[in-house]
Amino acid sequence: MAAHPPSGLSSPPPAPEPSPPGPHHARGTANAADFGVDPLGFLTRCAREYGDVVALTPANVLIVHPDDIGRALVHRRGDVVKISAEQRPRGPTGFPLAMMNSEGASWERKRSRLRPAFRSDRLEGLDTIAREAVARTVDRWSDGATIDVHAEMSRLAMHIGAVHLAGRPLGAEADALADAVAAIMRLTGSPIRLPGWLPSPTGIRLRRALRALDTALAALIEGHPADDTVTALGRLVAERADTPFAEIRDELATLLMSGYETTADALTWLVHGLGGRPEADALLAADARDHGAAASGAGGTGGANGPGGYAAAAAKEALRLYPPAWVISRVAVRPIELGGYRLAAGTTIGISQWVTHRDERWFDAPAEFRPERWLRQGAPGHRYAYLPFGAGPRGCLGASMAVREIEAVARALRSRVRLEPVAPGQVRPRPALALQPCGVRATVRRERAAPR
Ligand code: HEM
Repeated sequence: MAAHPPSGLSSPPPAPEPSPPGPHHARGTANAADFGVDPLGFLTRCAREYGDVVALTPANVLIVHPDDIGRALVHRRGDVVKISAEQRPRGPTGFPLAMMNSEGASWERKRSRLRPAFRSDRLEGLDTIAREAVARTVDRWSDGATIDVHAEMSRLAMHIGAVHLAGRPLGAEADALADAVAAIMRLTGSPIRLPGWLPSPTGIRLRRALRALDTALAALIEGHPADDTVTALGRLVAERADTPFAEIRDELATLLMSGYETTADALTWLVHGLGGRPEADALLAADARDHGAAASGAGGTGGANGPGGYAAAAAKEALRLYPPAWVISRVAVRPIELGGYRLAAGTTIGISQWVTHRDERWFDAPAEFRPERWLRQGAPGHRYAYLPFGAGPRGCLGASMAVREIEAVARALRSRVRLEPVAPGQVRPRPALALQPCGVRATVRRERAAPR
């Protein structure tokens, strides 16, 4: 058979690949402006109006259907990367040497170095750290006081994360870390992103905060005992002789940051969700009592609602309705077919947990906070319709830690206080690097005879 058709009889040139539909005919500037004003609303409208594959620009596509999400993150993962070659020198928000911002063999090496510090046998200790931290926090609150829930949950998550990851609470380093995270959130939450070199107040604040963080982390690393092989920091310090200091610093910074803001956001959203559903809140209180009784040997079922009990269901639901990681992306390194479209190499593929978690094809009454959906059905209608921690090999390293921490804090808090919502109608999500809750306030009502 001839390798080529005889001249004169050549077949017509292949039809151009159809491109996915999208708003403003995928005109980048118009869509960037709409995205900047209201990212969550914009992505939701795109999915509703244009379907499961939406072109936001010719090189940026949003995928919505869990089949395609599974393909991009798991089944065809070799066709995509998380960090493109252009992004790699700096990392999306700095810390280019961290595992989170690495690819290929370097990523694999860094991930296996950290894996033992996140093993499930380390999670028991997390319960105790969380219970003690909650007890100290609640002791500071007086009955009837109004608290800023996000500020309180941030302090808690910072403390618990640091003790679990570095073996001790942070001192002055805590302020440096909180300032750096706040500066990154301000920068990434701003509808207008000026180039990094332009001297904007936000950029200046970020650079100053990162310099202070650098100094604080250096002190933390230098002062860490060499005999710790258990915590994440211990494992990093143990490799100091063969690892550049900057790599240890970048790794520690991203771990502390990921363990802190996302978990604080999830806890705050959980308090907000329960505030709007008193009957769910009462079930959590019962679960907390039951768990407390089982732990102290005074009876209790140890979770009448299945593994993890009601606290687990409530945590899952908070992560569904208000996913701290509300959007993630991949870059195609070769053409990839998604939703019937062949996307060219170089295309950025966006996946929005906010959009897919609120899709009524996979969740009944998706806009409602209903922890019981996880008790009845146990799982969503599609494996990749629920991905608060991503999916596949680049899924969240700290997922088990985060889930355990959220459940432990929820139970410990609820066994001692009821948090009555204050002006819940004013609460707004702020989509920055994480989905921050704004305006969540609560009045503290102490439970009588609360167990310590
Ligand atoms: C509620 C809390 C958390 C949420 C919602 C969350 C979410 C995520 C998501 C969605 C990813 C995948 C990103 C992608 O595929 O592009 C991720 C990755 C990651 N997370 Fe988390 N995370 C949380 C807590 C934590 C904690 C506690 C730690 C560690 C202390 C952590 C460490 C990491 C790391 C190191 C990666 C990068 C993994 C890799 O690139 O291989 N996260 N997280």
